[in-house]
Amino acid sequence: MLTVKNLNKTYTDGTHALKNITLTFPTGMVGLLGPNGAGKSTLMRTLACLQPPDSGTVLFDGIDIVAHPNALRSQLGYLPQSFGVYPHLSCRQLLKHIASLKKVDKNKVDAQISSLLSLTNLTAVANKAVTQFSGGMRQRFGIAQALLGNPKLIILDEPTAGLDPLERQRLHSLLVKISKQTLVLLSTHIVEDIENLCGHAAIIMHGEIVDSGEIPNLIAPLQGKIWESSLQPPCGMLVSESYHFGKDVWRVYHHEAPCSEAISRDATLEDRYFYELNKEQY
Ligand SMILES: Nc1ncnc2c1ncn2[C@@H]1O[C@H](COP(=O)(O)OP(=O)(O)OP(=O)(O)O)[C@@H](O)[C@H]1O
Repeated sequence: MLTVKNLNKTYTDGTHALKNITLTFPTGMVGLLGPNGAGKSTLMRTLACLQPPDSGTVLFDGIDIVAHPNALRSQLGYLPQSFGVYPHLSCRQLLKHIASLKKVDKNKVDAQISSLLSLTNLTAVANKAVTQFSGGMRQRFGIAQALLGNPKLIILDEPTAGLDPLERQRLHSLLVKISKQTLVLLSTHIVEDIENLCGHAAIIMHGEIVDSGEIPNLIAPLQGKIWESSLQPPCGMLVSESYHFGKDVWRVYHHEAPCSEAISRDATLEDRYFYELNKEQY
């Protein structure tokens, strides 16, 4: 379990990126949702012990990771939003190097690397330099390195960015399997992925937690109040305007049908997320 209490971070230019963040995440797959600049990466970097908060506490399985970052590092797998520069090493060599930094048992490292290469579909290119990888291959390499050493806490910032649909599906299956015994914290802009994969989620906006908890509980306040129409409804709060087969799909939040042709729909996590975003302008 991960428990965050009153976490604050202000950058040197005065940006207050995390404002008194308090949350609890259970073991399993949990999602972090928020618009650009909301503070997701700042929170994830802080939880990955890559930058200290100004104040607040973070406990992972009872370990105070702000006070004792090294105690977490051996149990942590982290996929950042983007990697910096890669040394000119093959995929396998680079994984070996990272495994030694993570202090993975030398007797088990080769078997583990082979298994991760297979899981991330990189076996055929294991001897190719990572610098020559395509964007999707680099992303899969990033996932493989995050899983080295069987970490207990896995933090993934936009893990499916650049993956084709098949690889995205493979990654989802892998994460679901891993999260049976591990806490996997997933940040993505694909709200549907969080709704499909996670039991628990938090919504962050302007550095503050808007709500967090089990996903059915996050959606519950909207149930019975979401209406869909192909014409712009004359009343109600617009949740989203999207398209299906090129035709308009308007979703609004209203206590009753906003027009005669509106159809009642089950609320989704995306409705809750857009509701929070649009509420500010309503
Ligand atoms: N090193 C930094 N110095 C100053 N401000 C920063 C720094 N890093 C992030 N910020 C600011 O902190 C806020 C939160 O940024 P952060 O990258 O955590 O958001 P995010 O939710 O991950 O956004 P995105 O979805 O666009 O990646 C933003 O206003 C951003 O400009």
